[in-house]
Amino acid sequence: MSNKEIKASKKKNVQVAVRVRPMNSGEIDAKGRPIVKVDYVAKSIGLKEKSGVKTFGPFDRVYGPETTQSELYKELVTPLVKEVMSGYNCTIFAYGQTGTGKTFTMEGQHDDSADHSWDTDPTAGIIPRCLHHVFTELERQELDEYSVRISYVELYNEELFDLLGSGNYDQSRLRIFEDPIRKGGVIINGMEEVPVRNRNEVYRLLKMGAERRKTAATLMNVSSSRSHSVFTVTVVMRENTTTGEELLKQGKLYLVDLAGSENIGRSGALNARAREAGNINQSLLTLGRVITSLTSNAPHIPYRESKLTRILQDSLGGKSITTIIATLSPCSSNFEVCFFCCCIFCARS
Ligand SMILES: Nc1ncnc2c1ncn2[C@@H]1O[C@H](COP(=O)(O)OP(=O)(O)OP(=O)(O)O)[C@@H](O)[C@H]1O
Repeated sequence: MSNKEIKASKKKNVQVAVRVRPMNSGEIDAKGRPIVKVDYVAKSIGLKEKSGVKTFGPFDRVYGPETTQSELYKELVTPLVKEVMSGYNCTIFAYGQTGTGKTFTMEGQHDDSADHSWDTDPTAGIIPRCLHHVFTELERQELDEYSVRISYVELYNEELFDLLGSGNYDQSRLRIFEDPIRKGGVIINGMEEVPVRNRNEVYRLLKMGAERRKTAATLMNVSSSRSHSVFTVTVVMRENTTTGEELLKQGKLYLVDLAGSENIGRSGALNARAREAGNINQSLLTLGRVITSLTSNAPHIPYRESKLTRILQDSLGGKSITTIIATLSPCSSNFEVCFFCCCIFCARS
């Protein structure tokens, strides 16, 4: 493969989608009309300004306020689950300002008192839908043997916590080590990787992790918008080929809900808040640099510059596929749109 071809194939491995959420009542009162417009034909986003409409894109996909959770899943995530079932690693990031719909997109909402179960709930997000999909595929393929494991961690202030750990939140602090066997790999010491046998077990763990994240945020007086969460599904499949050989495949799906991007460039913060904003800056900017380096086929990828990219190192390089869902409110500020277009996604042009 020539350098040009390698570069082209790497570029395809990173795709960017933009999702604009519906306006909420506060925004309608305050602003009157949305300032962000979705152009489905050009796959671009228009930002209304006094001087006219500024256009950003094209992106790989654009989704407007009317897009349902199920439509987004079918179009964007279904192909990735197929890759995972073929033994590849894939990562989905939700990136955007606080309140733009990152958690809604990744986790969704679920009301236990409602008539719906997790898998039929129209508001369920990517994580429960993925797991439902993985189990459906495993059952359909009638494999000789398979296993599914999940882990769920949170990164706050460059400290890693286990959302599926058994002790209290503070005791579930995790440490990252270099893998002595796999060059460039990392080991997260003590992280629970829970084997799950069916959908119901998954939903219980997902709920437990989400509750733990909320409780920890309250205890530490920290909003979830200031931490990153990484939910990982590992699928191992064994099948016997027609020639009698044993085929073992392992695919991993990393689902990442990033800290609110408004922290980038935040100035004037003091003490603890300044450290927190600095760490979020560092991790989001390093993530941008890692993606830029991967898409431009740079000889050095700066994974080691933040814990977020260190723990995602396995999932970002090589043949893996990375999808970034940038979430926007219909009234997002100009700065935000400029930032995400210029700093992270222009890496692909
Ligand atoms: N596509 C959507 N359709 C309907 N409601 C949405 C959508 N996206 C977001 N919302 C609603 O908007 C609000 C904010 O969403 P959410 O909490 O997911 O934002 P966030 O980006 O994760 O914020 P934070 O960074 O503070 O965690 C929630 O009430 C959510 O239900």
